[in-house]
Amino acid sequence: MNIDGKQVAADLRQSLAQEVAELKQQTGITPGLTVVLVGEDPASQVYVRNKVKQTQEVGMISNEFRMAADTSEEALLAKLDELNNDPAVHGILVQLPLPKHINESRIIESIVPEKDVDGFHAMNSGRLMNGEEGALVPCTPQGCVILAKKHLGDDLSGKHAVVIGRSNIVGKPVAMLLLQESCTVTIAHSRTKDLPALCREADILVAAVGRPEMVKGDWIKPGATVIDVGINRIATEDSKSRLVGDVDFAEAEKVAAAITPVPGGVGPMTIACLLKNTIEAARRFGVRPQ
Ligand SMILES: NC(=O)C1=CN([C@@H]2O[C@H](COP(=O)(O)OP(=O)(O)OC[C@H]3O[C@@H](n4cnc5c(N)ncnc54)[C@H](OP(=O)(O)O)[C@@H]3O)[C@@H](O)[C@H]2O)C=CC1
Ligand SMILES: Nc1nc(=O)c2c([nH]1)NC[C@@H]1CN(c3ccc(C(=O)N[C@@H](CCC(=O)O)C(=O)O)cc3)C=[N+]21
Repeated sequence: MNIDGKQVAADLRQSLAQEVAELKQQTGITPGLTVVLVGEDPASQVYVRNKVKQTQEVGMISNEFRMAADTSEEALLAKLDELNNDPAVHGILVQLPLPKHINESRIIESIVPEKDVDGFHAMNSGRLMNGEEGALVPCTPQGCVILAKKHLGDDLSGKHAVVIGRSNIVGKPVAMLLLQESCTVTIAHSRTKDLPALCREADILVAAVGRPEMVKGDWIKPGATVIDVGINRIATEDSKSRLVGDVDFAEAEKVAAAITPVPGGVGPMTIACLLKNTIEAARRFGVRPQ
């Protein structure tokens, strides 16, 4: 069975539009999201365009700042300082990866945690890790758990979840969320021994690797739930390109009970959860307009 992330995301956005309307009516606050894009990476530009469009569709304010690829770290920090202090901005997202000469963690830590709608700031990841309330939770991991629950229901307790990938953006936070759901969690990475055998133990398999179609059908336990986070653009014979995940979909769908497609799986959920976090930030920390 396919888990239709595009549809789940559309449903979520519809309820978010309702929340935005209510927040506006009750407080006069319109949630505002600002995306900062440094450089000209074409893939990043597509995401940014989608984000802007969907932000506006749910009735939120969307702003976008493009800065040249050779922008200095100081200039970016100055921009972020301005956004940190702008009461109309409730969420700030700096598109990653950043150019090599910019220290990514310095940039992430310079965003005030209250506006860190990516959930990447140490304050938010620390709160997530400690199980404290009030964390802004990373968007892609939230999307993964929502989609897993769509198939398995709300109770994931006792399931063995195997997460391939240990990045701060996806692997580690999705493992933390699944742990919070009382899954038994194994985190695999490039040094893991006999990855196929480990994956075959998984009731829930999350692939966040960045290697096109690496996970094969015979790595999957029959009846498992597969969440494919990978977004890989590969060349096709007609010299065009198409998107594939980290899982060999054609093989995997024959073995898994449920699987998220690429495109149309986790990707659209990431953006919907970003809007959700921004509304949350506006509700908690938004200042009434004078
Ligand atoms: N759908 C969405 O919304 C999003 C999708 N993505 C996509 O998800 C994928 C992962 O992204 P991200 O976490 O940022 O990527 P990173 O490159 O930061 O991390 C990749 C992880 O995969 C591990 N890995 C690499 N090769 C292997 C291998 N052969 N076997 C086992 N593990 C391996 C690495 O291990 P090690 O640590 O040992 O190097 C690393 O932990 C990408 O395709 C990205 O485009 C990302 C963000 C959002
Ligand atoms: N600070 C930061 N936060 C991020 O959340 C972040 C980031 N940087 N850098 C890049 C990655 C990647 N990412 C995606 C979001 C949506 C889709 C998405 O909507 N994908 C569509 C297809 C889009 C297409 O056709 O290209 C889909 O899967 O159906 C994909 C990838 C967010 N990321």
